[in-house]
Amino acid sequence: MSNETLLSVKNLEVTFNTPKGDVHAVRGVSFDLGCERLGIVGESGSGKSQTGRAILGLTAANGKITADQMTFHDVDLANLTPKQWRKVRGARISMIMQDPKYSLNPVMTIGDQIIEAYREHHKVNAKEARHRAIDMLDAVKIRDPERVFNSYPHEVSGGMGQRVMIAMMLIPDPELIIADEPTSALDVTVQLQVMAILDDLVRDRGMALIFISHDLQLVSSFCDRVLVMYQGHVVEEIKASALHEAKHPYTKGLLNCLPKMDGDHSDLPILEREASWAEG
Ligand SMILES: Nc1ncnc2c1ncn2[C@@H]1O[C@H](COP(=O)(O)OP(=O)(O)OP(=O)(O)O)[C@@H](O)[C@H]1O
Repeated sequence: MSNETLLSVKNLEVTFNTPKGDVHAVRGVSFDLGCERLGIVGESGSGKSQTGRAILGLTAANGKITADQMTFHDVDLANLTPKQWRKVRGARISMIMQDPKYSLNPVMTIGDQIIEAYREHHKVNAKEARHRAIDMLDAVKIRDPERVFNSYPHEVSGGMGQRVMIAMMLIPDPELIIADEPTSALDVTVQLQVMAILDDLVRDRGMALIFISHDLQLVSSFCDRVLVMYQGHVVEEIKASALHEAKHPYTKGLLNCLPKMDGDHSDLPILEREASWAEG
């Protein structure tokens, strides 16, 4: 990990106003990120996605974000105009979402979508943009990049679609990628292939990664450090290599739920919960 801090988040809160009252989705989350891979793990509804979305100003209209600090280098993410956001979102920080089916435009070829993503942030002619797009499809290990370039999203598999999404998000050369459950719509073998591609690209290009997932095993094998979230709070921050030393009972409970390779076939444990866990 480099010592330079890229992203600094202090006391982030996200609250949604709903007809049934306020939903306090993120409660006082703080962390610093260098050029490293940070995993955010936790059960459904724990506030992982809303933490990632708040960083990019993608919180739904009924949500309110407050933070003592939310800076990317010297850019104050809490106070950007739409014009300033266009220089950050996609260009310096990109987000890879869960399912390419909902993120790719169904009536535009894959090539045109990648070119559009590139030309949004780089002034190049059509020929050069096409060249870059094909190279990028090649970089995400698509064997026949020309064919995929000319295909529509429905003509490629889920795993291929997610590689296309990675190509599209990485082509502007962002410094930080936020990947929100990027492989959870894929079957396990394809999931590992796609993660390996993302892992190589992040390393080769010297990018930072925030990897959001409910899968502790996947997160700990691809990240340097892990934030464990529970009911909107970060309840534990730990090096991935030291997960076995986790102190918080929720993290220990998650670890105990992982399947073991030692031939122990006992029932999976039931996670005991305490109200005090969420007190931060
Ligand atoms: N627009 C919204 N209005 C009201 N509540 C919302 C809204 N968006 C998210 N929430 C709530 O915020 C909480 C945190 O959601 P978030 O999506 O961050 O969870 P998560 O940990 O990413 O879970 P999952 O893995 O299921 O996506 C949840 O209770 C969710 O229902």
